[in-house]
Amino acid sequence: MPLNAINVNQESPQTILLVEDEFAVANDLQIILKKAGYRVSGIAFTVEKALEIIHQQRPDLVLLDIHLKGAQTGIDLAWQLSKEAIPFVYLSANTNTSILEQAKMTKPYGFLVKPFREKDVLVALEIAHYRHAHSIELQVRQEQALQIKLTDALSERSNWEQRLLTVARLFQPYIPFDYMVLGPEREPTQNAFRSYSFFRIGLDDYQTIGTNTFLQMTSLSMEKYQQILSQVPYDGEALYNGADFVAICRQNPLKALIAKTFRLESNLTIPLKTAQNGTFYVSFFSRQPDTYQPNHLALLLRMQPSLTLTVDRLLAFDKIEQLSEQLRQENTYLLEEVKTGANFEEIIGTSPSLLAVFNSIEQVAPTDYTVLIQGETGTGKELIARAVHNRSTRKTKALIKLNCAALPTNLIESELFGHEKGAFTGAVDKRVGKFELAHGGTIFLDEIGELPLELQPKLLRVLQEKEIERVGGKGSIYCDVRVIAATNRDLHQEVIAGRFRQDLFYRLNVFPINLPPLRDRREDLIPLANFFLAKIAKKLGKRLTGLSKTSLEQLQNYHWPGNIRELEHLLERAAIMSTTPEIFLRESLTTHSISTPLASQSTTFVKPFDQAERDNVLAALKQANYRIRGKGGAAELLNIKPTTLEAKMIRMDIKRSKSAD
Ligand SMILES: Nc1ncnc2c1ncn2[C@@H]1O[C@H](COP(=O)(O)OP(=O)(O)OP(=O)(O)O)[C@@H](O)[C@H]1O
Repeated sequence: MPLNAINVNQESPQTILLVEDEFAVANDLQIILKKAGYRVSGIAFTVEKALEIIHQQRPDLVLLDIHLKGAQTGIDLAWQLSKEAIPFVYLSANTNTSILEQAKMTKPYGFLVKPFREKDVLVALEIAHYRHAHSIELQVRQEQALQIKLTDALSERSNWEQRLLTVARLFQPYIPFDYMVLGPEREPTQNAFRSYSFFRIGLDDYQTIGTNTFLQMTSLSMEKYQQILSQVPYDGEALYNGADFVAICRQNPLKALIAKTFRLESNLTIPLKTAQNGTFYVSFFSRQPDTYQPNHLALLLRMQPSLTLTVDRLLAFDKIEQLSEQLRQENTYLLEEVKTGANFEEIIGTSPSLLAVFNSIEQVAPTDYTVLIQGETGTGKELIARAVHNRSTRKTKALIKLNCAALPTNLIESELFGHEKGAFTGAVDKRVGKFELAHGGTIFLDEIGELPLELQPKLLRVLQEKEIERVGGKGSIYCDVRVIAATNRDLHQEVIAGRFRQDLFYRLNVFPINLPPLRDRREDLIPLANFFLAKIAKKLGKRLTGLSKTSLEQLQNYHWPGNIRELEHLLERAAIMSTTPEIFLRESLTTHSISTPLASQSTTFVKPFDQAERDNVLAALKQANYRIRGKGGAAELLNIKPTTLEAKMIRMDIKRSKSAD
């Protein structure tokens, strides 16, 4: 019954139903009541008749005898009346203690013992009315308090899980539960929000059961769980006790699973239609088979509008948090990019071959042409890419970098194009790909030669159509991105070997820039060495005046397989070791390069390229005592980035037999 249908201020109940099978008594009562101004809605001799009258016209109060004609007693009817919140007063001659005990359990508003006086009846009715009105007033106040507290739960500066726990706690005094589920009907693919369950483990203690914990407790895989969720039928507002609960569990595999896992025997559920047209369930479970009564459901229905509002606002807060987290991530990424960004002036060198490269940069930068930078490892390809971006009209937008060699194949696609939430196992949140991040700016695809063949058509499509599709996404997203790619492989050779698509090669090779190796521009060596020494001196806080004459000669005579990166690392090592401002190279410039022994191998013994590369990686790992990073690590010996080496190791299925990093 809706609360506002009860007039709590009325002076006396207007209509009274008499349930009495002794006609004389019923008649006497009718006369007394009418004289006192009440209206008698009917006289029923049986429970069935009483229910019939109640359904036609709801009385304000029922006077009922315990012993009645028919199979059911007044106590049976009393249980029905309390479910429907109709107050009642017993009227009986029976003083048997067991019957009295049973009657007391139904919480009557009064008890009249036959024979009764007129005055007793009228006083009993007055008291019953007062108590009933008072209890309604109390209920109204309690519900108002609950609504206020639900609204307060919104302003909690806590996460989604904590807020839902607060909501669960608030309900416990009103609707007892051992397990409560709050969450969207489908998760995690179709809704951005996770559902949480709260398992009562103490008076006010709850264990939060998130999706992962639930999967662990039920030993289910995510796939199986998703499958179960897809079989869950729509559940309207309902209560299930005892046999009803057993029956609903047969239809609803999720309820059955929850019931089995937490030994639950009754359930009360209400769906809320959220503003985003989703369904959000509030579901209570109890270990008792008869916990939920119509008054609980009635309370929930009365609370439905404010609950829906609460959930809508919680969802909105969560969405805002997610969006700002995404922005934070993108911002951090961009800031890092900016911090590490170098400008044109930091490219050291005046050799004719490098000046030719500068010319190319000047020419191509203002256009939107795709640039392909080719050169050995460590020759400064990334620096050139930045210079092109910094001199283009896109310079105020981001330069986003992706190293195609540093990621396992299955992640590159989502790194490049992003993914929708739930697109694959582990895609817990939506992710914006690098192409989207680079919108309006430039994307730098380093080590493009390592891009797996199966992804090459997708990249080709972006270059041709300027559209990307997120993994698991439904539509295309327009991306205005300039592409700069770099490789230390001979891409043309890769095409011939069938490892790189010809059509993609032509798309990328619109404006090639070839960076000469350091050994072919020896005039840049000394300026580069001085530049690095100044940088290192600043970093180490040491005074360094330069390299000794013999050291300079050593540099000039070396063939620099690792190019400028190798030079930089060598000088860093020497500066750290040096005890004087003038630096003397102590290490032999052939020893730390593993290329030398390979180069000195018999030229008649030629290994396939892949095998040679694998052997080289293994040799470097061994020489570095299986250390990848840092000074003297395998990455440095190979003159490649540690992340690149790690990706190569995964691809070649090389495991580190010792962990020294
Ligand atoms: N001309 C240059 N002037 C100053 N520093 C340079 C120059 N060329 C390269 N460097 C420095 O040498 C290091 C290696 O350069 P970079 O990472 O650009 O090489 P890369 O060709 O992209 O290497 P990889 O093929 O391994 O990706 C960087 O620290 C870079 O700043």
